[in-house]
Amino acid sequence: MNIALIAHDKKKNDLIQFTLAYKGILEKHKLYATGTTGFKVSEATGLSIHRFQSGPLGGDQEIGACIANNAMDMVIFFRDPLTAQPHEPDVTALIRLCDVYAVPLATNMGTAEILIHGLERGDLKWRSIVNDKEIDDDYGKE
Ligand SMILES: O=C(CO)COP(=O)(O)O
Repeated sequence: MNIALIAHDKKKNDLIQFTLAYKGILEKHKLYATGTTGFKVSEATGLSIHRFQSGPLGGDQEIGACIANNAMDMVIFFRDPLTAQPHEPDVTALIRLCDVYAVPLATNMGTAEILIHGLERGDLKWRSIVNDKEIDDDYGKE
């Protein structure tokens, strides 16, 4: 499965804790992230992560493009609901696309726990029927 990991700055430590706790599950999948999130998570966990642009520089939109191409199977996006983001329209657009394409989306740790256990249990196998797309490893690289 292709899984996107994203966290706003005040939630990055939460995502690091989460990915450390579930490293054993996450390492069986292809991981993608916005720039700074991907850097910090891979540094802390050793997980291999394809990094897109930083969120404010278009990373959310790049992940949105993957969703629109039916190439992302799950999005874990720890949003900060208490801080205004300069790229709020991008955040809204990404969440909207998850709804358009019925892509499982967790915007907080509580939901992410449920999704990750579901992933391990095989609850998302239906995605492999609708997602026949591979994301080129060079996608988004300069
Ligand atoms: O802003 C973000 C998501 O909206 C996250 O971007 P970074 O991972 O580059 O900090």
